[in-house]
Amino acid sequence: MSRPTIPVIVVAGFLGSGKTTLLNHLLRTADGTRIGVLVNDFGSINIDAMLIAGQGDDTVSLSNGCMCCSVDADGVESALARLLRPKSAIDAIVIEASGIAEPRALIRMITGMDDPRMRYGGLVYVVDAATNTEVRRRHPEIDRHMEIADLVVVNKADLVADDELSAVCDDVHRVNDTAPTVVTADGVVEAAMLFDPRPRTVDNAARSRQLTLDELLEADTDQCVGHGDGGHGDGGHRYPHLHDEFGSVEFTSARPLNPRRLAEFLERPPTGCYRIKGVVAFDVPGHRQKFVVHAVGGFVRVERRGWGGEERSSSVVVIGAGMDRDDVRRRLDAIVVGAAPGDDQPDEHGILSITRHLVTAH
Ligand SMILES: Nc1nc2c(ncn2[C@@H]2O[C@H](COP(=O)(O)OP(=O)(O)OP(=O)(O)O)[C@@H](O)[C@H]2O)c(=O)[nH]1
Repeated sequence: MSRPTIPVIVVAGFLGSGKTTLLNHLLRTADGTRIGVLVNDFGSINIDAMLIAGQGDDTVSLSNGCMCCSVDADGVESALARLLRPKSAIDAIVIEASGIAEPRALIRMITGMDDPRMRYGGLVYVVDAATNTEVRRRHPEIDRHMEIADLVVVNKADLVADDELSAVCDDVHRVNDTAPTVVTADGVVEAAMLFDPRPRTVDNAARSRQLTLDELLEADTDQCVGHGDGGHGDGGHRYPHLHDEFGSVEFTSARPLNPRRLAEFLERPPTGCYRIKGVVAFDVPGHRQKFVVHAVGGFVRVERRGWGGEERSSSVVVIGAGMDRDDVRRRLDAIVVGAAPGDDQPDEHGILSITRHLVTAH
């Protein structure tokens, strides 16, 4: 008997909604299913891939048999082809779209590949329950992403009260009344929900505003899969793109960072900044591990991990709209130990301003 076709699932959602967290949960609980992951991140420093696989680029085999590669828009097709090779023995492929990608373009590319070994397995849309109302107000165009989802994951339920959570779910249903909605914290979604998505039928497409695949393929002229500044295709957009207004500032340092100044940066991010993520190193006795830092709309979260064989260095990506990039860069440069006169000594108390945001790593 021939091998079953491999579902290719797209995980999308606004910046910081919890896509990587959900993917990590899937990989941790894969339980014999071999999952291939493509991370289509924003910007050239691929923090998401670093967080998933522990290193920066190319394909990485994980110990549980899963594979992870980081790709830009142009690399998706060849990376998919690589994962589809029989020797990869992959059961399912999940593509994490960058937080500002147009999932339609990605879906169109997948369905356009016309490879008998794979099939489009649906769009999982991750919503940040704590920021959804504000994000939709500021970026109404994201409803167009949510409306074509096959499954909506309302994540970060732990951050909101019950009535707020119901209001978010109601909003989701108004935008997409056919996709099942799963309410979660920390992206805890059953793998079975992703690998066996509800089939699209003429019936359920007709019942709602959810588009059929044919409509998707024909009706849309968008060309781009967001990656980096101005990474557009040949234009012709009929809708505003999230990444038309978003930009990122990337920063790396071989020298350790000052924890107190980093905490100030995370807690009081530059104007226009929406999302900060990074892997950072401090030169503070007892705290020389790898620190993974996140800030999303004012929430700071820090995890501590081992470096493994990696070189100790810091990479930070700051994403936002209308940011003064030079100012952001100046502020980032000022975080490096030695940037200010007299601060070459490790700041042992300053580390508390970082560790107070620590969450237990899974
Ligand atoms: N409190 C809380 N925090 C969460 C939850 N899920 C994710 N986070 C945190 O939210 C931050 C962003 O999560 P990610 O999984 O990196 O989000 P993402 O969608 O991959 O982010 P981008 O790739 O930047 O778009 C991290 O600090 C996560 O630890 C949740 O359910 N509750």
